[in-house]
Amino acid sequence: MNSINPSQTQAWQRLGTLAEKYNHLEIKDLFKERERFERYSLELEDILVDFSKNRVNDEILHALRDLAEETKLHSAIEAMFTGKHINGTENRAVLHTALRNPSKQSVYLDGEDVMPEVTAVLAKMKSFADQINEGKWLGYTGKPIKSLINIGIGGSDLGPVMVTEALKPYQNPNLDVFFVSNVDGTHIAETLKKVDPETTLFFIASKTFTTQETMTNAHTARNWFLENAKDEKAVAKHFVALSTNAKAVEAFGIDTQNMFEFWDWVGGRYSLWSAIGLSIACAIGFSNFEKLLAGAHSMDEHFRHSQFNRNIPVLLALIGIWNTNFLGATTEAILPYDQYLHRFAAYFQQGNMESNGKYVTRNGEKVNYTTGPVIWGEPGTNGQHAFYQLIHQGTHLIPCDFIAPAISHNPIGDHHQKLLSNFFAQTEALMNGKSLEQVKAEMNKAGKSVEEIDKIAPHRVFEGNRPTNSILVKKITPYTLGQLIAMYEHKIFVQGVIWNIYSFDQWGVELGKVLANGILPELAGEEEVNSHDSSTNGLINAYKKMRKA
Ligand SMILES: O=P(O)(O)OC[C@H]1O[C@H](O)[C@H](O)[C@@H](O)[C@@H]1O
Repeated sequence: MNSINPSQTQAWQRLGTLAEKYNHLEIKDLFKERERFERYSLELEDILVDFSKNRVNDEILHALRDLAEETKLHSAIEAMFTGKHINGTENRAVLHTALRNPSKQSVYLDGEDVMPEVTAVLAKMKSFADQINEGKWLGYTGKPIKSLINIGIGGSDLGPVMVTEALKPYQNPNLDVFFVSNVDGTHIAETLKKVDPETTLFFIASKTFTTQETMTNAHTARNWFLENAKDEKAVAKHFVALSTNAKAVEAFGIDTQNMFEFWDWVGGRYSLWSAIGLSIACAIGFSNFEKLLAGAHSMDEHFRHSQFNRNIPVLLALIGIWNTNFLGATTEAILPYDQYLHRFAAYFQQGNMESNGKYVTRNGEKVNYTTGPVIWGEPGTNGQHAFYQLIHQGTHLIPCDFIAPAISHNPIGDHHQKLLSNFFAQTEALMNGKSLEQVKAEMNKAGKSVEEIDKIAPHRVFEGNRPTNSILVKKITPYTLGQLIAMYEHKIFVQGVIWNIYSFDQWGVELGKVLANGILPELAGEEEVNSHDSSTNGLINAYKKMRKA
């Protein structure tokens, strides 16, 4: 991919000028144009994305699209879909889109079609998931599997957790699904208390099969299992591996027959579509897993072929760049009004922050502009009673994505209408705010004294003009969830292209890992440690004293 400094483009300069010119732009005033909602919202099948409540007008959007052109977004999109090595620091292609390519049309990587391998692993996953679901895969005492435990971390955990939680209504009721990620022994200990070795299947999910946390948990699981089964041969019925590293899988003692492969061109945080998704496929059944892939594919097609002014991921990315680089936002909240999506923001915390949390350009220089925002969020309405105060009246500008399904999986009484009334009210309130005059008039009407009005009214003022996107989905199904995930994946990709950074490596997580490996042997024994700064030495030595008690 080319290295183009976005801040050197004409569009960037123009956007800077527009930011000054429209310094006082009020979102609510933009709605004087009656067609704004129609013009500033897009639909793809059962998903409606309304980006009208942003501080943007046609001139700004135009300049943002020019920025995409000047930074060669078109050719970057094609480079990704056609297997070019766009992950420059690891010299790898980025082809998660090939994993969800139902037409099986060839996708070439260095002259070789990857689709036959993709199709073969999917067929193996289907056969396995079917056996689990039909109760035909039997444990070492001949009983069907009842509990699935995925052991993985980062991209080998967050995707499967998020999706199985989001699609709980589709889950096979005969199966319990657990996820163990933390190296803290509590995570595996508490999980193993809930399961029976005779009916438990472990997925050891790790792209590299070397990750400390996952390997430690996997060995603990294996020991626990063997204490009960007392027969090494039984391991084959209870442990499968999801990995790119066949040698390490074999060395761990998992038969490669029980290995579900994927490839280095699948980034960890983009891997739920690959063999890493086997726990999902088992939990919700393979046909639902296929629908998830099909949904993602529909977003891929939309993204690859739609013009930028009708392209949902491109527009979300461009508006994000406007908020970040021209309005000074440093964070974005993802707020799903759906309890099943309670891990959605956590999932895109990795997706976004590990991808675009970079300060070095594709040229190896330090950027002179802001890159990836801090991503966070919780389901509505819980968030409203916790942190929305700061979104409404704090000093930070926090652009928010509000996501809600029109149809609930649990239509009990008026719960869903109440939930959705909050979903609609919040973006309206964030836009309109409440002026001092309004507050005073209200208080006056309520019979408050002039003194009280003067004292309290300023605290009840909302500036408003807080930007939001609303994403309304007919229903959260495997298909629409696939679309939503792919939508955010492509948004992240577009922003990485424009920011001129490599979105598919993650060197930033290495340093801490290396240092932890250095410290681990120092924690053995009673000897005082002196090899670090005085704070680190002091902490380690205090720990050694404390643990004696
Ligand atoms: O799948 P694994 O190789 O075990 O890697 C698990 C995770 O660990 C790493 O530290 C990376 O930061 C993540 O991108 C990755 O998803």
